[in-house]
Amino acid sequence: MPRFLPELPHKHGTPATTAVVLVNLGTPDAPDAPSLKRYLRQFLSDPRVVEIPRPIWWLILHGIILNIRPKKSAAKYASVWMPEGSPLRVHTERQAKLLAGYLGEQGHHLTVTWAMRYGSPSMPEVLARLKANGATRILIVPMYPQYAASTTATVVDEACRWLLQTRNQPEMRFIRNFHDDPGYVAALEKTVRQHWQSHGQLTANDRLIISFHGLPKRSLDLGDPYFCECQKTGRLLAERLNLQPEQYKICFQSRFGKAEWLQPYTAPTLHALGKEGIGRVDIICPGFVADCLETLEEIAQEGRDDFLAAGGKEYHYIPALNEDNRWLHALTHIVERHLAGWPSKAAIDPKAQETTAGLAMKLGAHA
Ligand SMILES: C=CC1=C(C)c2cc3[nH]c(cc4nc(cc5[nH]c(cc1n2)c(C)c5CCC(=O)O)C(CCC(=O)O)=C4C)c(C)c3C=C
Ligand SMILES: [Fe+2]
Ligand SMILES: [Fe+2]
Repeated sequence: MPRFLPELPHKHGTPATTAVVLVNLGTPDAPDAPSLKRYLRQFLSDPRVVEIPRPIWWLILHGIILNIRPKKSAAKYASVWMPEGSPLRVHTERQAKLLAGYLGEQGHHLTVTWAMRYGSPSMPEVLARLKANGATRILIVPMYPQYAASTTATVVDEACRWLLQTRNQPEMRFIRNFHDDPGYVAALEKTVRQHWQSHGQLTANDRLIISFHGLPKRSLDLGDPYFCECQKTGRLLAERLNLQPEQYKICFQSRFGKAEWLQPYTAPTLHALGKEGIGRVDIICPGFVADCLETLEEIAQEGRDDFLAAGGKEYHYIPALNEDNRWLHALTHIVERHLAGWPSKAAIDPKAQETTAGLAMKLGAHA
């Protein structure tokens, strides 16, 4: 097998161009068991996601999980599937289109596209297409506000694996996090305030739950900053909303397996609040910038059932930022900061290109 991916011969005078790629986790192609099996196999085989010794994990994954979970998860996906496809995919695609528009309005000449870390369109596929179309500078935007090795770092890993196979590498940058970006937190604040305008303010007997995807607790002990970044996002949001410490709670959802994960867990917290006589819960998931299975099914549906079954009266899931214009403005500014120094605003001067190519010819280089 050749060591490097095939390339077109190098040509002088090819204009340098910039691309931005939004990358989210990935999602199955369809809400059925075979698609779920393919997706979960790829996702859960990543050693960044599950840090159990490989032979033991291989047996658990192939012997148990991939035989049981696909069918169960497919039914859950079916309950949130949109006419255009998986919510995560639909929102990510729309976000890329809107971001392209906002960056264009700011005078940038660049390509904005999207990829998925697991499933399709894959990162190698998208990066190869951008390169074939002439991209020489690529900014990768992992769509995770809070850095985690199991999400952000796997995006960087995948891009680096592609670079390792690439002869003529584009220049590449990565956004690490934006958990405390004022624009992002202001967009979250706006969605909560708008929700309160429609559904009424919280009373002393109501709570705002700020729920993030969980991680094994061990990741915190091993140096992953995710927990602290979630706490900071939650605190900044609560401060902007003028909430007192007893009016809100930061929790962690989506626990997987038997090990201890970051606490407090969302589902038992909802149950306990219902039992304690808390009347209403509003719940927001700031770590998900696009609605997906984990928000629409686990939080909006299962969470409601948990809280109401325990005695709660009113439960509201506040949707993810999705295509919110304040959020897309914030994302535009985050991206612009990371484009600094790349001449994406400079008009490409065809004369200058010609001159460079002509000069190269005169000097005897190949065209
Ligand atoms: C097995 C361990 C898992 C870790 C660690 C993990 C971290 C993690 N995940 C997200 C964001 C998302 N996860 C989603 C789905 C999902 N997550 C896991 C497991 C781990 N996640 C599984 C098995 C699944 C699949 C669904 C299921 O079968 O239950 C999604 C939704 C994808 C979709 O298609 O809608 C997102 C988004 C973060 C941010 C994170 C660590 C911080
Ligand atoms: Fe997950
Ligand atoms: Fe901390």
